[in-house]
Amino acid sequence: MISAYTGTQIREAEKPLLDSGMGAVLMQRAAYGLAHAVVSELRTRGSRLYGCSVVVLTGKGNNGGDGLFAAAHLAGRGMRTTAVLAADSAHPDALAAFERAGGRVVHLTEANAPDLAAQAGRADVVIDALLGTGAQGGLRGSAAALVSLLAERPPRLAVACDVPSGLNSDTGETAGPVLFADLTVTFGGAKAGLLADPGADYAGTVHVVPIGIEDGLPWPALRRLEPSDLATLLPSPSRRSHKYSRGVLGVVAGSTAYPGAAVLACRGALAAGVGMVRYLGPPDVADLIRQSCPEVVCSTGTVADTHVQAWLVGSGMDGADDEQMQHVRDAADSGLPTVADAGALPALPDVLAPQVVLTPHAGELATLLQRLGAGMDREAVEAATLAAARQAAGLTEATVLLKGATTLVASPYQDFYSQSDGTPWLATAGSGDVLAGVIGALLAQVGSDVGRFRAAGIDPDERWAAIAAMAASLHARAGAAASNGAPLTAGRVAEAIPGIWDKVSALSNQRPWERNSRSHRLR
Ligand SMILES: NC(=O)C1=CN([C@@H]2O[C@H](COP(=O)(O)OP(=O)(O)OC[C@H]3O[C@@H](n4cnc5c(N)ncnc54)[C@H](OP(=O)(O)O)[C@@H]3O)[C@@H](O)[C@H]2O)[C@@H](O)CC1
Ligand SMILES: [K+]
Repeated sequence: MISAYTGTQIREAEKPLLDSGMGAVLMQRAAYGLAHAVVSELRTRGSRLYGCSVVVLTGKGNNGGDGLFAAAHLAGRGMRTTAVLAADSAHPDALAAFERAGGRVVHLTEANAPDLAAQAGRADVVIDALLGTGAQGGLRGSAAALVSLLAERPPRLAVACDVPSGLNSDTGETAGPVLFADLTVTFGGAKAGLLADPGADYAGTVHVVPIGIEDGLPWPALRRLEPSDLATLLPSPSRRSHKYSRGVLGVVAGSTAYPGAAVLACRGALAAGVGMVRYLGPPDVADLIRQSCPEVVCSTGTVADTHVQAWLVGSGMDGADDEQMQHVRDAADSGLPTVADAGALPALPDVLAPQVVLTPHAGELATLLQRLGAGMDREAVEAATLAAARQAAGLTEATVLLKGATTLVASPYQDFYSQSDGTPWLATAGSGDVLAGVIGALLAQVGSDVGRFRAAGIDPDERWAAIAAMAASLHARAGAAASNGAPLTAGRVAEAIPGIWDKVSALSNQRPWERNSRSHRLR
């Protein structure tokens, strides 16, 4: 499991070491890690090191200090280094080390910003060390002007020191211009803001450099499940399992206008190992399900007399269908774990429970938040995904899965997951219906298995968020595998799920050192 922290948490963990005079040592570790990551990236790209041009954009604080010391290391390897000082002062020891190593220093002004931006755009590497965890707001003045210009003609390799400058390391929110990084080298622990949109858009590949503060880190602000976690958490049937003991999922979904949503939800659920799917819904949708998924048992009863372990409600539903909407409310009220997708969201009471997993995209989350009195439109949700998902979970007391390039899962208690295992090709009609099916299938199979989560270090009360994150990861990995860089249809995502399940489950038979769980590269 990858843990991520707010910049504030990282600074608190650093404090005892800084108080004991270890600040310079921490900075050397950070700077060495940054320089090493730049060298590795250049080698991976087949670029030469000697004579390579490096521009380090330098702020007045310790982030600039990291950048200057790193550039001094790179100058020592024969690279042509230039520091652009964006403030009146720079970290004195780092600047001295940089100059001793032969680095060139230029001072940024309003007047020379266009020239320096052009120069940086032609460099082999730009290191963005303007602002780190000590930033208050975004880039200002000539630094903002330079980065805006540079964004128009980006360098071959942009490397962010700790965080892309102008990005809030706690929240992933941006203020003013931010340079898109190909690689972010971050110190002491991943920052939460790098693993949530829009921050993740700017961060590129995230590389974590340990600097010796790790033992002092608190409970993470955010976590990300890795394949080895899926291997531990996914169920597998025992020899004497039967379809009922493996979990039965009730599905209330689809409408005459969108019958395919119900089919895809059922296909997602069946692909994700549920023992049985029972469908409750309009006869024409049931007919289509019988043709497409003969494994599904279609009936016409009520929620109360349908014996299941979990419910899936809402995909492709018609809000005007009173009977279906009653099923939605009954399922959410049943006390059983329930995934509530799309059409179910407007029909639910404001306050729910943690075992209810809501699966909005940004627009649906904005509508939900507005209904609950929190004034966020779609744009505001997209600009602050962490805060929006957290607020929705707090207000509804449900588990909230916010779909997007990075999918976030907020528990109403504390835990928070960020999964980014997919491909942009997953943004296709029906993809969300398959995801709802996968979530429902996992709720039905492992929702009551508290021991499974306790053994994995997950508080059983927080398991609903973990289940939603497992589903998001499975679904995204299946999408990436099925797409392989090419267009994708939702049905193929469902088809790819068993293959991904098999692949990650195989990891549980491997020895710890054979798994890919502790990579320091997050993406
Ligand atoms: N502590 C350590 O030993 C270690 C720290 N590490 C590194 O240090 C980084 C944190 O360093 P930091 O605390 O110096 O903050 P950082 O972000 O570099 O500078 C901000 C300074 O700039 C200013 N400023 C603020 N906002 C601004 C704005 N919008 N626009 C313009 N200026 C602005 C503000 O000064 P002020 O204006 O308030 O005088 C503030 O002092 C961290 O990300 C990591 O890279 C690692 O090396 C490990 C060891
Ligand atoms: K930075």
